[in-house]
Amino acid sequence: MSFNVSGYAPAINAVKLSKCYQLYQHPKDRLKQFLWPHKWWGSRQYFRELWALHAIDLMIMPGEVVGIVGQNGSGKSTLLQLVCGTSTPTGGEVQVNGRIAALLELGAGFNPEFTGRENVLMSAAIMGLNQSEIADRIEQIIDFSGVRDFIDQPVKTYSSGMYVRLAFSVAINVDPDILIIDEALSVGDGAFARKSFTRIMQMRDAGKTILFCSHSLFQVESLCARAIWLNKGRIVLDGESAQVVSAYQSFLDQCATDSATEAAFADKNAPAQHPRHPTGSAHLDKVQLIADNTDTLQADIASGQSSVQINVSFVSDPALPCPNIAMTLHTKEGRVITSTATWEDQFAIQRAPDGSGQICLRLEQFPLLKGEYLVNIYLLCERGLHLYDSAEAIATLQVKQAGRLQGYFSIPHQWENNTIIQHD
Ligand SMILES: Nc1ncnc2c1ncn2[C@@H]1O[C@H](COP(=O)(O)OP(=O)(O)OP(=O)(O)O)[C@@H](O)[C@H]1O
Repeated sequence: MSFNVSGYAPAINAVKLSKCYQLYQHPKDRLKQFLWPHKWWGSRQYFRELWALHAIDLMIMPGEVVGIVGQNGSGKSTLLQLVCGTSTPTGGEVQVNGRIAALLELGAGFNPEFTGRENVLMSAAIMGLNQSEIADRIEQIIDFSGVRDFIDQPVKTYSSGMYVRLAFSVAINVDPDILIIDEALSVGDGAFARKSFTRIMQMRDAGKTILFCSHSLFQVESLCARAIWLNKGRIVLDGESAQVVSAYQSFLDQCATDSATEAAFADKNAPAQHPRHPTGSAHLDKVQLIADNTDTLQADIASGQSSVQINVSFVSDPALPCPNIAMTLHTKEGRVITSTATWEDQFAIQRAPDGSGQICLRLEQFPLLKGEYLVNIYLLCERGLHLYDSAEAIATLQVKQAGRLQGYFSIPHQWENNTIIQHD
């Protein structure tokens, strides 16, 4: 086991970690490769090589919360699978120090023929719990999952939601030292998603090591102090999450401008593809836009003059803390121009005893320059981390301007004359 200069053993230490997948065009090519594995005279290689990871060096210390970002196919899941030991490296090695629990493809480790209870026992044992630890925790795992009534049925009879709940419940109730999360935070339905998210936050606060892979840059930046940007199986940047997310965002903007891959757009929650995602125990009820006293979701705006008012109504479980609201303005290509959020402004939303609330966001002398902008509204938890609901591209602002200024917005400014004029 290696130690870094601080004297602590790393929680995860990958050295020159590589993974190559062999891609076969036809199933029979796999058999041919098996029968004639070596390049005999006249024989050939029946597969194509795909290097998903190229010699990655990565050291993660205990207690670090690290986000992994990158486009589809950049190697994120492959890296997580190698760390978890569900896949073997083609080159290099990875050492893991501590009990690991993984939320990879949820429920992927379950045997469909086994009952929920049998799968829990098996998964907990695989995650390293001994028999008495499993006996101590099984009730807690079943309770947390909320599928007690079906726990003795084979999981092949479960709905996908029930499957996910049970898998999630095992992973976050086995008291791991290292938690690996692959794009799983929005999983499950309302109350369960929130409960899971809260548990993950508790683990973070308790100093567990977390490796978190997500396309939600907002969540990566909110949860993780450090982030790693992977591209084509290589680490492009490893550092403070705000800095990494910002560099990756610029890269995605460039991809969008170059009308590059759909993947880039998926990363940026392109409005047309992502209408509404009610995922929590609170949801948006209504979004209304009033521009210069006209109630419209397709507004004509005069740059620097119009006043825009966005009214948002929501409904929430009154037993939960009051949610937060955020708004982003972005271009059709997905470039976020600006955003605002109640928690950033320390604005305390007031809601009725039944959990419903209405707030109004006012934008006076609308500062954006000419162009078409889309409005996204988000409803998030009290910490501004867990997303309950979103209304994406809910309104369009067509901004016109009088002069010829270029760019996205008018920066607050003043001109001054500093020439000293000598009067004879
Ligand atoms: N089991 C596999 N067999 C063959 N190729 C694979 C396999 N798993 C992944 N790949 C390929 O390896 C590359 C990296 O995939 P990986 O799933 O690690 O990327 P990712 O960054 O997690 O993508 P996403 O964001 O879409 O989940 C991709 O080109 C993918 O097609």
